[in-house]
Amino acid sequence: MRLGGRLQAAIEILDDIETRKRPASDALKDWGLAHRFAGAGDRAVIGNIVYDALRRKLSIAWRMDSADARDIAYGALLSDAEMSAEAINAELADDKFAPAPLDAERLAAWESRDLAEAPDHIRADVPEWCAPHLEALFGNDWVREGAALAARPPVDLRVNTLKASRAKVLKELARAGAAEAPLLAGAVRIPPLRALGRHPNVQAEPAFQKGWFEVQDLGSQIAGLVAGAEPGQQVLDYCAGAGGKTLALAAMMENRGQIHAFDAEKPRLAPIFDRLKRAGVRNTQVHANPEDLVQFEGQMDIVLTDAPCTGSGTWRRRPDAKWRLSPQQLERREIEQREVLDAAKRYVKPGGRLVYVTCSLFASENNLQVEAFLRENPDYSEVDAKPLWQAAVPGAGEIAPIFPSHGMVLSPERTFSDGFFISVLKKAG
Ligand SMILES: C[S@@+](CC[C@H](N)C(=O)[O-])C[C@H]1O[C@@H](n2cnc3c(N)ncnc32)[C@H](O)[C@@H]1O
Repeated sequence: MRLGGRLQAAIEILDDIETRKRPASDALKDWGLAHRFAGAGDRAVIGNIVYDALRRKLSIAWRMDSADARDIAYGALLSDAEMSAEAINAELADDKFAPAPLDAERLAAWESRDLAEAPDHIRADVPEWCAPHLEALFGNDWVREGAALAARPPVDLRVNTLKASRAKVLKELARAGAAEAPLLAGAVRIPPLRALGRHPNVQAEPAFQKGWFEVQDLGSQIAGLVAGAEPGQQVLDYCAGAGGKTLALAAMMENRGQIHAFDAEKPRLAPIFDRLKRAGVRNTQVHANPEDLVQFEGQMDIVLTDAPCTGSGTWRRRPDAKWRLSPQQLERREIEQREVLDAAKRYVKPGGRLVYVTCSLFASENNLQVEAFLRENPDYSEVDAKPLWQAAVPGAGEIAPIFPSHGMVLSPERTFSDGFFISVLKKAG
């Protein structure tokens, strides 16, 4: 396929996402199934245009003076894909599969409008109702932080120290553009895509099959480190899901002690078994039945609650979720978070730690949840977040998260990662 056909496909998929309010990954998958002639290169470029357009939907629409899917897709080519209007027109000129050309009026708007004059939530590319939430956390920096959540993300890898070193992984993935990640000695980063490039499929690499690394955002790796699991401890990963943090904890514990990985939704645990095997983890038991956990009440050195959340810190990677999120969903997540904290606390031993993590940047899911928990549970106290950060990320230098009450907040602007909130609470001994 040439650019014209790919662009037309991206426009149809954007329309599908908008009208049926469905996840981008589903819409892309369905398009791929219905167009089997399209190769991997076609699908990658179409996916790039769709994701770029979704990340910057509001700012592109404002500059184009149009919210039409076609104009947004053209805007994505003009911005993240780094193409000039002349280059786009030249590529599309004799392509019978291309959409109608970029309208002269739209192009004039694009070239004359200065985004600096747009309303704040448009510059930040976030739904207007989310603005107060981000402002509450970031103050005057909130627009910059929102815009950073609309940029292309890198691919981060966590080196599995049970099997490999960073040097080994870097050597193996040199051709994929892998480099040292910032902040963490055990992390590797493949920088964000440029133009219409394509990320290598690192999971097809022999080094991945051998369990040398996992795909995991830097922020998620830091959350695991801040949890502070040590060899020999008893740890409950209460919202283990597919096990991203379980694997990180197992490596920190050098396969010694015991991890219990639980999730209330059994299907979410499905990938964990293969991942544990590939990573060479031997100290983890997986539990789908809450009754299994009764025996662990009051026994755990650490209980990690990587709670269900809006995912507002991961909008770089799932920009469609940004536009689907509603205040009602936020309320539901807050209720679930209270339930998770309330249930998880009973497994912490006296003197043990309850670690609360979200990939959200909304105070109501983060420090306000912890504040309410501490009010209702006077046997818990907050562990000062600054020394926790310094211990987990000793080479950070001037780079630091935000320290709101009761924890730390990572963000693309502050810590070059997805957005995360991490809070560590100690139970009286
Ligand atoms: C953010 S995800 C976990 C991601 C995982 N820890 C990782 O690092 O890959 C949150 C998980 O919490 C689970 N969950 C939701 N409500 C729960 C509850 N009441 N008890 C336990 N797990 C719950 C969800 O099924 C989901 O898998």
